Amino acid sequence: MNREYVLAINPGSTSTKVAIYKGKEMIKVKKIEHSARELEKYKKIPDQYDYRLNLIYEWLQSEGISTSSLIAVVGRGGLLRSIPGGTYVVTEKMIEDLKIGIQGEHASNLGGILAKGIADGEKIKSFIVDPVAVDEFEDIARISGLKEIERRSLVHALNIKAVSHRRAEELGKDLSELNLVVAHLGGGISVSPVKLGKIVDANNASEMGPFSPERTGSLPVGDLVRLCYSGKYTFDEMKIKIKGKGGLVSYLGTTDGREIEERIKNGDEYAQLIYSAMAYQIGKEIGAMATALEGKVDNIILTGGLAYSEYLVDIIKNMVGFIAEVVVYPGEDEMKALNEGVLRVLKGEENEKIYENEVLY
Ligand SMILES: Nc1ncnc2c1ncn2[C@@H]1O[C@H](COP(=O)(O)OP(=O)(O)O)[C@@H](O)[C@H]1O
Ligand SMILES: CCCC(=O)OP(=O)(O)O
Repeated sequence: MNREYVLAINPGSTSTKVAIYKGKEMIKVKKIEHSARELEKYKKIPDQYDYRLNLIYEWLQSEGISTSSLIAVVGRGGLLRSIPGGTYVVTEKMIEDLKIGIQGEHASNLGGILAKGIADGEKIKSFIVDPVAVDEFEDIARISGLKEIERRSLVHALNIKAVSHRRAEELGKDLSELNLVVAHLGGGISVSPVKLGKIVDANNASEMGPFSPERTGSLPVGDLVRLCYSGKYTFDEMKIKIKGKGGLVSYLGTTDGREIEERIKNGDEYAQLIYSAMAYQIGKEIGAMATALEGKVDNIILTGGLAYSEYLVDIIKNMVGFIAEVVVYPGEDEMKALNEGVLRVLKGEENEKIYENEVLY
């Protein structure tokens, strides 16, 4: 059988998105949903491997796609050791680090493991593209203010790079000629100055920056320490408060922007205050990242699910419009970005990278 398709796999906290591409064309796509009850059965993220793998095989079968028609498999890359952006071959060393969760647990740690599992059966190559551990920080951005703690680059690199390339194409320029501030506004929020194509700083979507639908972002540090030592919460409970039960859900009991906007329309002033505060914090973070580019910003890009919200976009535009033109790309282009990362390598336009050779630290 002719090998002509790329299978892309994007494991998230509540779903596994899968897609089949022929060249640049998406032939099939599916968001396989996982209930909280199903995922609760697994103690650690890698324990979900067989469960998610079987669902992918079932989907391929239901679509009449044989694995013998695949030319390569690509997964969203996870919390590996810090590495530069690019398309990476999945190696044994990478699998080892993904299984350990070298920089923490994240559903995307399964991306490379699932890709290699399927590819090995066919003796074809597996890849990851621009994982969340992409680190292109300038040294000055790593300094936190306490010697034992370094600021880390944990960022929605895949979508940030994808929308940056999209803007460069629209402007008829090379990304290496542009300075952008990109805000990925999803369940977690990343705000990054993209300087001549590189993500030179970012807030750390898991623990810092603006609060998000399910994360606290940065908190007043003294009060946070006092809460940690109050005896009211365990370490694990505090971790979940910060990532999972923080942000909008902690104030309003929901992560759903549409539901909150309905409440605001119906006169809920508290919902309006909290929702506007999230936009306010996003605006302030964009302003801060614009200063990292010394104000030389060609465009500000808003992307991710929350960028569908005119309510939020209007507040942010009012705050940051004086810096540069604000461009809105709602949703994300992650599946397309995974496929195109592989195509660039298969066509010889870009060299594949080897994880072991690129690790920064
Ligand atoms: N039209 C919309 N208006 C307001 N919020 C929206 C809209 N569409 C999606 N969202 C919100 O976007 C967030 C999810 O964004 P997404 O980029 O899909 O995140 P993730 O991939 O991290 O789950 C949710 O809070 C969701 O409620
Ligand atoms: C760890 C940074 C990337 C991130 O937060 O991804 P999700 O929003 O998919 O959890």
